[in-house]
Amino acid sequence: MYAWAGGTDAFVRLCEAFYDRARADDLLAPMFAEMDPGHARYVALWLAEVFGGPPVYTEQHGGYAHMLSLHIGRGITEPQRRRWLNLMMDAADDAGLPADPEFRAAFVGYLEWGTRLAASNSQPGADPVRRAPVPRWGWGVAPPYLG
Ligand code: HEM
Repeated sequence: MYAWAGGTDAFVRLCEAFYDRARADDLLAPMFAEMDPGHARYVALWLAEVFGGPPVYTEQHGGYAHMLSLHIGRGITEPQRRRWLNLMMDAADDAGLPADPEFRAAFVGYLEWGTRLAASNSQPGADPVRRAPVPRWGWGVAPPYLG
């Protein structure tokens, strides 16, 4: 899926488009007001790794444990989670990610899974798994039909 999407550059375009939208969003802007200027790129490297790209987030940006630490205690609400997901799908269009049924189905599958975990791990008193590899997501049941 990493190669199908267009590699790291495609995920960087995606995340830049996402944060352009998030910074102007009533529910999300307050959460991202203090973010590190490199944030869009770091999330892009995470997503690139998840979808089969090189393990740059794991090797250079603290991997799963660092990602988790930035969600803990934030108390992400269901409306915020859903908005995050909606803006990421809008950003996929903005950034020209592949729009074929197979890619978008697998892509949204990961985002549904990941946003629900992020929201649940961010609740007060949550006790998430502290150490784990970056997940690796694939095409699932409907890979591209290549004849
Ligand atoms: C599939 C779902 C998600 C993924 C893959 C993801 C990924 C990440 C990653 C990799 C980071 C750390 C970036 C770094 O190394 O600096 C991060 C931070 C963060 N995430 Fe998420 N996230 C997800 C869902 C969410 C949701 C649903 C919210 C809130 C609605 C959220 C809010 C944040 C915030 C506020 C930070 C810290 C930003 C900063 O101040 O630097 N995330 N996320």
